[in-house]
Order: sequence, then structure tokens, then C-alpha cells
Amino acid sequence: MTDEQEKSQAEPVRVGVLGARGRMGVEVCKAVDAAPDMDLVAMIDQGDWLFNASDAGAEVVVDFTTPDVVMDNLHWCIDQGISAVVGTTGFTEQRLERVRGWLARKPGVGVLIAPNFGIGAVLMMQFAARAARHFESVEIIEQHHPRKLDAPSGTATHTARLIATARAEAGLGPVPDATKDEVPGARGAEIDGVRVHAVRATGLVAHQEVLFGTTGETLTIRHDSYDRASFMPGVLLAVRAVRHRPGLTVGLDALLD
Ligand SMILES: NC(=O)c1ccc[n+]([C@@H]2O[C@H](COP(=O)([O-])OP(=O)(O)OC[C@H]3O[C@@H](n4cnc5c(N)ncnc54)[C@H](O)[C@@H]3O)[C@@H](O)[C@H]2O)c1
Ligand SMILES: O=C(O)C1=N[C@H](C(=O)O)CCC1
Repeated sequence: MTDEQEKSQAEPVRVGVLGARGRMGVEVCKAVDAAPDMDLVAMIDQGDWLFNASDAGAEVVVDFTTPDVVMDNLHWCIDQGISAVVGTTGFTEQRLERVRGWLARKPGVGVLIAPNFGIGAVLMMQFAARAARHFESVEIIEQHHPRKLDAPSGTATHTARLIATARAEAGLGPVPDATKDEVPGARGAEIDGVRVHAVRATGLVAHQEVLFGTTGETLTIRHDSYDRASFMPGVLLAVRAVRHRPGLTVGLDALLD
């Protein structure tokens, strides 16, 4: 362990939260505030000055904002030498590549981007990836609260990509489907060959089913977040780890093994 790592284990991590007045941001501020090994030093929302975070000496910034502002926030954090934990959605492979480029110029900085910080959701994605090669058919049904800005969810997109990779590695062909879309959208969106259906309803928080089918049987893998508190153990785990993981980490998987 380096001197810096020993010091950082003894002293509370100084954390800033971006999107602090949002549904997730409020929950993150509460969780960080309650963690004995963390100090909440900056709460920043739209219209506030990002420099409040660096002025307050934030060592880690947690971003739950919106897909249209998250890249600027992240670029700024990396430039300032501040590590970041990002839950905001909208990360395409091109965006991840840009983040890697910024990080290449700041070798000590860590960024962890996860489409879902729920431990159960991470396991659901792992189980789905494992099941994928054994089933001819697969569809994803994600269900969220109606104030969610994006569809399909980041979790559904990530799951579809994992499944597509597993199917390709197993040499599976396209999912069989003779149906003609009489009404556009009736069969959902297609991500890497996997159909994804997005449901929005009051009362929901964040839920996903992955439905697999093969001859004579189906398998459903389902995860439900009933409360945003479900994301907090994953967020705190990432805050504790990110400064010791320079470069880009995608997903929480590596921290759970
Ligand atoms: N990874 C996960 O586990 C996870 C879990 C829940 C939500 N999310 C994602 O997190 C994001 C936020 O979700 P939410 O439900 O909290 O949304 P929200 O709309 O309630 O909150 C977003 C907040 O960001 C603020 N904001 C906008 N621009 C800003 C800027 N430039 N700087 C600072 N703050 C800014 C808004 O004012 C708002 O308060 C979404 O992309 C959502 O999909 C991810
Ligand atoms: O509430 C949201 O918005 C959520 N967004 C993430 C996604 O898009 O996958 C994670 C679940 C909650």
C-alpha cells in the first residue's frame, strides 16, 4: 500500500454530489452524510458553480444528472484531478472512448460509470449474460417511473449488449421472429439484435425482466428496485474504491468479485 493509500484509508473521503437536488442526488447526499468514512463537502445542482466542488476539496464527485450535461461534468472533474462515480445514463461506446482519452492525460484519476448501482441488478445482468447462450429467444422488458427522461434504460441497453456478446460467442444466430410490425414500435426497440420494451407507470421505481425461451421452456430473470435506497450500497462501494482504480471502470462487477 502506498503512503497516499494509507492516508486515504484513515481520513474520510471528501465527496461532492452533482445533481444534488434530483431524485438520486438527494438519496446520495443522505447516504454520504451518514457514512462514517465520508465527508459530504459539496452539493451542486443546475445553476450552481462546478468550482464549488474543487474549492471544497472534493476528492470524489458523484454524478446523477442528465445525459446532456454529464460529459461536460466528467471532463471538468478529470481536468481538476477529481475522481468520479457516475450513475447518469447515456454512455455509448463513443462516449466511453472520449472519457478514456481524457483519463489518458490524467493517469492518477479514476472514473467508475455504472448503468445500475443496485447489487441485485448487477447480479441480474450477470445471470442474464450467463443464460444467454442456452436460449434461442430473448427479450428485455424494463419498467420505470414516468419521470424518467430516457428510454430504453441504461440498464436495459447494457443488458442487451452483454446478451448479444454472449450469443455471438456461442455462435447463436438472430433471435427467431416472423412477426410483421403492423404498428411501428409494437415489437419494441432493437439493441444489438435484442428486443427491448420500455414501460413507464406511476408507482414504479426501476424494474427489469429478461425473458429467455427455448424448446418447451422459458426462463425469466427479474430484478426490482422498490426504493432508491437500493442503489446506495453500490454507490458507496464505488466512492470508496474509485481513487484506487485509476482509469475507467465500467460497471460494478469488478468491485463485487
Ligand atoms: N446508475 C444507477 O444506478 C441509476 C439509478 C437511478 C437513476 N440513474 C440515472 O441517473 C440520472 C438522474 O436520475 P434522477 O432520477 O435522479 O433524475 P432527476 O431529474 O431527479 O435529477 C437530475 C438532477 O440533475 C440536475 N442537473 C441538471 N443539470 C445539471 C448540471 N449541469 N449540474 C448539476 N446538476 C444538474 C437537475 O436539476 C436534477 O436535480 C438519470 O440519467 C438516471 O437514469 C442511474
Ligand atoms: O430511475 C432511473 O432513471 C434509473 N435509471 C437507470 C437506468 O436507466 O438503467 C437505473 C435504474 C433507475
